[in-house]
Amino acid sequence: MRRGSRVLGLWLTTAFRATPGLTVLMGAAVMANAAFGPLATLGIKWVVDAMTGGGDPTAGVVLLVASLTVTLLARSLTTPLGDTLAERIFLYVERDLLRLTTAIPSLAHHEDRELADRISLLEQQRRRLGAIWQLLGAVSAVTSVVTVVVLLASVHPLLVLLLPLAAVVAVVDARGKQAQRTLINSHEHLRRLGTATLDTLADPGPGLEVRCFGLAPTLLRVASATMMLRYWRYRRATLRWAGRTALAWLVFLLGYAVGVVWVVSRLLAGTSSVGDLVLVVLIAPQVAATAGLLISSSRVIAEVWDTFERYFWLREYAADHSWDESRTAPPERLSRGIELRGVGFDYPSTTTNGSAEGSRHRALHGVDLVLPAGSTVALVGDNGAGKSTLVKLLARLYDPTSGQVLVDGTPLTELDPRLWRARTSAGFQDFARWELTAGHAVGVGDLPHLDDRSRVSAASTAGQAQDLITSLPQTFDTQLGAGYEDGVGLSGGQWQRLALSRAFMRTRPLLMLLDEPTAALDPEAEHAIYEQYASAAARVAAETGGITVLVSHRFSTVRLADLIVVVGEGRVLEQGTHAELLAAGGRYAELFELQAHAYR
Ligand SMILES: Nc1ncnc2c1ncn2[C@@H]1O[C@H](COP(=O)(O)OP(=O)(O)OP(=O)(O)O)[C@@H](O)[C@H]1O
Repeated sequence: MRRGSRVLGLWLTTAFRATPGLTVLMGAAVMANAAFGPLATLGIKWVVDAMTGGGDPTAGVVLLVASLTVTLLARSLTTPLGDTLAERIFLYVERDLLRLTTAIPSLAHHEDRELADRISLLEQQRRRLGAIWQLLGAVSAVTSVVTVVVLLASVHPLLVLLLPLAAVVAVVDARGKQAQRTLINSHEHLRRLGTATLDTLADPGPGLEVRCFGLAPTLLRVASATMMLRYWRYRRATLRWAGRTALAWLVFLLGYAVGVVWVVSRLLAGTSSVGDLVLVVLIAPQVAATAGLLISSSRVIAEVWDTFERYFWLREYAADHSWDESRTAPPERLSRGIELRGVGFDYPSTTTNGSAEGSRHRALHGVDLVLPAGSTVALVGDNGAGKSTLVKLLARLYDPTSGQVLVDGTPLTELDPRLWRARTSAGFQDFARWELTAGHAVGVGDLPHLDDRSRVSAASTAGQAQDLITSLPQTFDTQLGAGYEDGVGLSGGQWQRLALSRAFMRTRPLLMLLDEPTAALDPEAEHAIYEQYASAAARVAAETGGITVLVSHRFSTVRLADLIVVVGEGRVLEQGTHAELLAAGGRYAELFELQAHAYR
């Protein structure tokens, strides 16, 4: 109940926050239309009664003209006002949704299936959030109901029974729609799967593999089977809904016919006037219209309510997951380093058997590890060992499920995530391809210095992108991306050089994370990059006690690290320097020997 009133409050205040003046004007127009519409029928009754009874028709004429004037004016306003209002609210909400999702510092909401479904539904239905006038429509339906009840009761109270019949139609209709909505919501994962499969076909990225492996017909079959499964269930629910509503309408029309026949018999018996009969006959479309209004507004309201509930949920989720309680600023420089103490982690979406009931899959188990200040630490291990997961926990893209990460003794969960990330530099294997100017594609690595040309140039040199940028037609000012008129398309390795340069934009990081950032580079470029890393790491270590964490499968690079950590199945298997680990003859020695053998 309390939640319901808060959702309603959000609905009302959203329109007011977006555009108060328009909202009030729209409310007045809708209400005037609802109240004055049925009064015109009363005016006609008064005129007919005056004419047949020899009275003065002036009052009836005045009521009729006044009602028609107000309703026509109000009606001519509601559509343009409603459209403008909806557009304004939509723009407001669109910005708010992006603000909310981008303000959540963790990645969990993208990866937990239930959360991702909710957000995806909200994004699809966000236009509904502009439908304030549907709420006003409901208020106006109630106003119409009151007016129609008063008019019918003025002829005979029994005639008011026509309205409950109309209400039955509304209820049957709303329940049918509710069943359809529940079905849509519970099948969102099928829609997402189908759309993602189709997107894969349309996307030029995977296009190469799709063609080489002849995957298109199979992917199309999978996508359409997924979509069709959802469609058949949707169709069955819709047909059932339509059939039940038609039946309810038949019952209403039967009741209405009985009512009219009854008033005719009262007229013949002299207990009702001709005006009464005219009123009952004319009010029929209004009872039907009121019922229709009730139906459509209850239906739309239920839909909009659903969407507002999701909007409300997202606002609460964003507020609960904003990590606002983490307010401590990171230290200016690291003196001890970063310690992982009993760190365990489960990804939000994963279960061992793929079902919601299955136990969660552990990516890390009780990791104890010290990354000394000023050191370069290499993480090695098999695919899926947990290296990238460790890197993500260090960047605080997630919080550990158990244990904690300590930065110079302070839990990372207490550090302000924005300030911590501002002191973190990162280069990832899955880098972004920013289709900006070349200078900005590097500069976004440190937004406050986006246009600092000397900083951007130095970062480009360190990231081995300087030659690439000078070869571009307008060097740093060249638009990237073949889709633009003067845009330049780049190769995978060239994009990666820009991504690497971004990692060098921040000059005083406490933590530099390099998660296989050179996979697309030729060996010469990779060698040069690691020399740059080594000198950047040495400078950072001297200036801030910063730590460089490097994930790599190439032992020629790994062996240079101060500390090598071998990760396997989510645990630290062994750690030490290259020489120590070789002497120990464990997993590292085995992997090193394998790679050295392959190169011999
Ligand atoms: N986003 C995710 N959602 C669910 N599970 C994930 C996700 N990312 C990784 N995992 C799982 O967590 C485990 C550790 O993965 P991680 O990416 O840390 O391995 P890695 O050592 O970096 O592997 P690689 O060398 O292949 O990059 C794997 O079993 C993987 O399936």
